Amino acid sequence: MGTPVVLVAVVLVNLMLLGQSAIFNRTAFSPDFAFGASSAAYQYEGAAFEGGKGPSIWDTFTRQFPGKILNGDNGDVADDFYHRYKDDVKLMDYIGLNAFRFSISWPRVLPNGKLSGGVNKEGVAFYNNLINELVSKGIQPFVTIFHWDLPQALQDEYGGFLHPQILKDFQDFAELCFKEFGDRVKHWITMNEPYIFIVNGYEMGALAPGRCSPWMNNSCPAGNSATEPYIVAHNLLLCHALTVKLYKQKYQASQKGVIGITLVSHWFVPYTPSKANKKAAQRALDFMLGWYMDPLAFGEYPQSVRQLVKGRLPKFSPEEAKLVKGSYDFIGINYYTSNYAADITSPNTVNQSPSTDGQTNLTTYRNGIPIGAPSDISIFFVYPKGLRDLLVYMKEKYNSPTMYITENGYGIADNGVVKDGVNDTARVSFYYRHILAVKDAIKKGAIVKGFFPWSFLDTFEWGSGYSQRFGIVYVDYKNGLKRYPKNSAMWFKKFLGI
Ligand SMILES: N=C(Cc1ccccc1)N[C@@H]1O[C@H](CO[C@@H]2OC[C@@H](O)[C@H](O)[C@H]2O)[C@@H](O)[C@H](O)[C@H]1O
Repeated sequence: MGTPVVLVAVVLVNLMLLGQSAIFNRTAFSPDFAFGASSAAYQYEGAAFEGGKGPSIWDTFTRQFPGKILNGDNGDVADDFYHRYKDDVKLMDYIGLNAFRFSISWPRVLPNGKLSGGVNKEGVAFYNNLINELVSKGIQPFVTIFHWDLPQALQDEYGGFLHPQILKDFQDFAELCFKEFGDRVKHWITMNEPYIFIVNGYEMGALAPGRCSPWMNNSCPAGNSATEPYIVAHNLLLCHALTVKLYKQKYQASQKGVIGITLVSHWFVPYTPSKANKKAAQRALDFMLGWYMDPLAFGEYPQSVRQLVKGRLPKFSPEEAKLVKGSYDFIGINYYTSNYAADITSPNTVNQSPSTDGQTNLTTYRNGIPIGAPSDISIFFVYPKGLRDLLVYMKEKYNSPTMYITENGYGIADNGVVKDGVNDTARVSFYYRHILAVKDAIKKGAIVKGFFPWSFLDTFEWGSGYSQRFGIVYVDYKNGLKRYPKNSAMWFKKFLGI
């Protein structure tokens, strides 16, 4: 009597998940493939008013609108990475990471936002010490220049990214980073997820700087959800492109690093295989990814965006188009989940904003069935195929850019019990399946050179405060911020161990 096939399959899957070092491990990727983890300054550092740091729009937003952050949480202390980074780097080394992505707090190095306001040497010293610690362990620093924490001084002086003055101040901040850290930092990311920063900060008003139209009914003191998202996106793209030009003209030859941008996108599956819904899925990609990737690759916004946004969409001058087109050595991709996309035939002419301009109805269920396993995060469903398909789409549509998966993660609702939080089997399965999806995409010709879980530590999760844990390392907020490697960290240690 042979062993039932299903039993063999279950055993094989468990072997793969628990001990698959013999089946699928880092040797499936090239030796120079970066296996890191990602973080961001405002979410990790704490020391929000220490070491000479000036206020960011997030320090202000969490105080001005505590109701917009669950439990009125903020990043005043966060994971106290500012004081604990040496032990955290030791933990990265123990797990076997060969890269770590972090961002520079703009107001920590330029408290008043501008060079003319003075450089905070304590802030520069913190990042030099962090970089030196990483490099001493053979961990490559991947540095995000802007991860949403704009100096409040620039928001106050001229409205931040709504004003063209930001172009010069962004470049000055970036150049300070190149000068101070560029001898050891060889991977620069100009900014993180302009899409999320804009949709939450200027359309919905849910996150800093909290601007939106009155009809959004989100208690925004000011804003215009129909026009400001497109103005800010245009200025962010110009900030990015000018910074890349600066790096390539003044620093790349001597420092020999590479520079890119991190974009987030869902994958979109037509709700039905109808022509209208297939076009809707493409429009959804155009409005989330193409809004930024098309200018970067082609020097122009997607045709669907231009057709549907019309006069509310800024135009690239010939000089701007030339500046933006091709302004990257690599593209960082952040992927969390996928949606179904269905066509909306009647255009929304009242209360317009990016989320309705695309005329798509995005859902996560079809005929009562979820697109993938639900998670504790209401908007995130587990759909690894979406990552593979997104990477292949990037290859085919945008002429095979070099890519890094700069964020991919699985959130679990916090129940405050350490042993429960550490036992994150669902996250192990998530990462196993998504790293396999990256391998599949590479087999299909996508050029992917790294994978960075979001996140190394449990951390401040913006509007969700500390209620959602994404780390592969548990942080006990009730007991001195003590760190505990989770099962997922130990899985990575086994996966990375050669
Ligand atoms: N794409 C995201 C996720 C997101 C979704 C809605 C609102 C904000 C952020 N951004 C990345 O996801 C990470 C996880 O984001 C969480 O996703 C679930 C939300 O409920 C939570 O508020 C957000 O922090 C962030 O911590 C990173 O800073 C960011 O680069």
